[in-house]
Amino acid sequence: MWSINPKKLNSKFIQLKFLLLNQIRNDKIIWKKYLQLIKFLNINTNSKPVWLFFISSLLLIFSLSSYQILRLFNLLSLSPKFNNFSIIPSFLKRNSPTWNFKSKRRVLSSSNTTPTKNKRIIYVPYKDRVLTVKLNIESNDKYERDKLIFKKFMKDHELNSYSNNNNNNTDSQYTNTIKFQFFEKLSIIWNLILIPNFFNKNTSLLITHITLLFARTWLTLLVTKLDGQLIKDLMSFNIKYFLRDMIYWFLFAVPASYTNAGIQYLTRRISLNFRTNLVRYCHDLYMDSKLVYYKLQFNNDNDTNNNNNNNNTNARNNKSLEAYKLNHQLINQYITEDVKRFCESLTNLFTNVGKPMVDLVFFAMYLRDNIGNLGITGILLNYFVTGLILKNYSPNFSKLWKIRSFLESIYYNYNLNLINNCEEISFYKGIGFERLKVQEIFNNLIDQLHFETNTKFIYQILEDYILKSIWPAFGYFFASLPILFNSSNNFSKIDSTNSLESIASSNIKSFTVNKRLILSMADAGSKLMYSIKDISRLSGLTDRIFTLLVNLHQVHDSNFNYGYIDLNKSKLTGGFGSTYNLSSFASKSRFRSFINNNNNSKNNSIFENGTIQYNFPGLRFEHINVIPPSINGPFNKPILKNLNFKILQGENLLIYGKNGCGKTSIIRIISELWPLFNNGLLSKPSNNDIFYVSQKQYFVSGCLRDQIIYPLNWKTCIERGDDDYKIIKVLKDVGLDYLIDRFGLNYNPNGKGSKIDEIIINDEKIELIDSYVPGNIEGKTTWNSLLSGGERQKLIFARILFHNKKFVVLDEPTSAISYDFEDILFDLLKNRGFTLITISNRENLIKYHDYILKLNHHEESDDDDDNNNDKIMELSDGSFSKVDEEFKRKFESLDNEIEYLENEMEKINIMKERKQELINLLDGYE
Ligand SMILES: Nc1ncnc2c1ncn2[C@@H]1O[C@H](COP(=O)(O)OP(=O)(O)OP(=O)(O)O)[C@@H](O)[C@H]1O
Repeated sequence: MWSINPKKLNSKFIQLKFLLLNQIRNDKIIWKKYLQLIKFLNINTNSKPVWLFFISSLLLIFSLSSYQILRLFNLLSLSPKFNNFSIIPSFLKRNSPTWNFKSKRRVLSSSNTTPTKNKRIIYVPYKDRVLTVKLNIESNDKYERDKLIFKKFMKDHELNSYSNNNNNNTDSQYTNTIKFQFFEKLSIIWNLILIPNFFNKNTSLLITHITLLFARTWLTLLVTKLDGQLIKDLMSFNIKYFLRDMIYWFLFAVPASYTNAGIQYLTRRISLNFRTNLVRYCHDLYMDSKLVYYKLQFNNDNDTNNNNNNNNTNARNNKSLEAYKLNHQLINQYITEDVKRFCESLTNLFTNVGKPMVDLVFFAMYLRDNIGNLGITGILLNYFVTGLILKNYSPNFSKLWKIRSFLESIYYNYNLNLINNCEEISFYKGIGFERLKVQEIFNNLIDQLHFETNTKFIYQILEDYILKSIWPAFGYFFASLPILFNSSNNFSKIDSTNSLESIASSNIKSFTVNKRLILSMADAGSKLMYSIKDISRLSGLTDRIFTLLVNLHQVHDSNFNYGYIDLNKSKLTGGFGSTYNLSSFASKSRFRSFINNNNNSKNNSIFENGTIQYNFPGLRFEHINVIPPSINGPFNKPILKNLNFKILQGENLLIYGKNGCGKTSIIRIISELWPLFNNGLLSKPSNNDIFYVSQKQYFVSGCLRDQIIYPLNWKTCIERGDDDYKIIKVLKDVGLDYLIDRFGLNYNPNGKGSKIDEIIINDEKIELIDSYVPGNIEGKTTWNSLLSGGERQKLIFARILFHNKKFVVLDEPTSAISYDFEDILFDLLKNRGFTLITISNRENLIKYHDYILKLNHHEESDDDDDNNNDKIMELSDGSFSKVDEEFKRKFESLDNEIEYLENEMEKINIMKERKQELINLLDGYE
């Protein structure tokens, strides 16, 4: 039994009491010594600097501890056990949408991920375990809400440009509108993407950043005072005070260094967080199931026909819309470089503008006490007037920057094109041409850079003269005012208590402090002036990012019209009941239809009227016109008219026709890349049951196995029961098993044999194999150059066999494969029970198909009027028929095929003879 001995307990108490008393005595001794030191150094505990020092130290301790608390929360939220812990604010949790992962390993997220329960799970390697991290996925509602905000902005902007146009306003007024839009655009991006709600991680970082900015100014003020004090100590030969102030100096250096480093750290951190938010937002819009990345090409403004009659007023009207034009070929530049620069530029602005502003206010307030109201007013007036002069002569940095970045992106893309097509260019010996072309592009860029440098040089002279000469000169003048005006008083003060030396040293102290403050103020003012350039640059970048977002929202819109411009509708919705020149609306009505379209209904009766029926056990086209999307929308000339055919599962179809007759366009309709403009009906199987193979083979960065399983990831494959034996088998089936001996299944040409270590596709768990090798997922895919043309096509057949879908749509799948192997491959597909929809201009493929859709090359005639819709419905550009068994037999054996070809050759020879006869006859007439 456990018992307490009272004697023992008593002795413990006495021991404890003794220890406590001893401690108090020791503390008293330390405290006494401390007070003696303070007395020796003559530290006045009531003095302002001392208090300021204590407060700034407290501030430092607070920021450090808050950072530690934040770290603790982050560590807690890392663990799944604590992630649901209610004490942790939601914005601090790891599954916050704004969370920035500091994983050393690279995580790829799939573009076509279909999120489950609005969560995306990723597995982050952390030390020697893998952490499960849930990411909130923004619901589609958010993007629909945001779209309305962009639409509203565009609508307001449209009215602005209209009133500018109507009032014949000048270009400067137009520029003012654009400048005003800068803040509006920035605030939209800020509120929707960068800091979507107050309880966001970025808010706390920003608040800390601002606190540190204030702290730094405060510390500068203290150090300035201390500087003056040190000089005064030296002048009066007061070694004791000098030592005391030196200790202050070293002590201040601690929070000062922390503050400086903290500001830089937070600037980078906020910039990274902003970039994460913005990139995720763009990816959500750009890489989703609505195929924005594909359809963006149709949003290009190519309405040149409509702009022919433009007069100057219309030109200005269109100019306001130029800002929203986006060249889809340069979108990579927008999403990668521009987003990065925008975030950096924005966060740098906090430091470049925020710090000088705080400095100016603090120093001005402090100086007012020293040099009086007149002095400070003089200084500020000088800043204001010279600032105005500078602003007046400043070139349009925003415009300069925008042009430069556009030209740089063209130059970059041209070089990329050269790398991607190096073999083709080498075969053509086209390097001379390429060199001339790239030289021309580079010259344009250099011309712009020269122009920019010259423009900046003139401005730089003025800027340097004002900021580096005039402002400090004014500073000296105003700093000396109190000394000059008080000189008579100073002399009268000389008596027994105030010697000439003490007055001189105190004057020198006040002059040093004032001079330093004024110079710091001039420095802050000049930084503000220099930041005009930063603001201009940010304005240009904001324009580009806003343009990107407007275009992404426009294409993401469920009523996206593939670049169609309905001039009649534009006229009707023009507003103010005025009559407009139609041409002026051509370029703007694309935005107009974005603005006016109602999300809930398809309000355009002539646009996309076709019906798509899913889960049909085959493929059916009823009265379908194949119309390429363009500015003319449904009124564009059809490539194929009134297509009618039907096949059921198990019935193979060959789409046959000459080059350019529209075979691939039919696939574009089936895969819904192109819209159904007319009243046709498309019945198709479920999208999960079709596998499309495009004419151009596509390979991903990754190993040989990855090429076969694309677009799945290996983890998913393993989970559904696939293994490497299946891969080896399909490679054997298509006669490519020798590639395994040559490369191995894990061979990755981009990663020097290593593999991508993590992949997330379809929300599935990541795959961790080798350690991450920088560069193994970047750069050019070399599988294209590693395999021959025939091997590439065979590898695609291996892909078809692996995925084993019911329906396979093949576009010229064997154009580079020998005839004998073509037979093997098609036999294989038929025996495996695939339903084939093959596009080819090889007649011998007929034997593998049950139906043939022969397409006639549509000759354009005068009767082919755009508005002649009745006629379109009557015409048919394809003949659909069951393949004649007799005809099929011709291709069943090599002998039959030779016989058939010999007959065909005979026919050709007869036709040649007739042609020659005709030529001879005509010669005779002449
Ligand atoms: N976006 C587009 N806008 C306008 N015309 C287009 C567009 N895309 C394709 N075309 C035109 O449509 C026609 C048919 O193109 P498609 O790619 O369907 O030909 P194809 O029959 O598959 O030819 P090939 O056998 O050479 O592959 C071509 O004349 C092409 O120029």
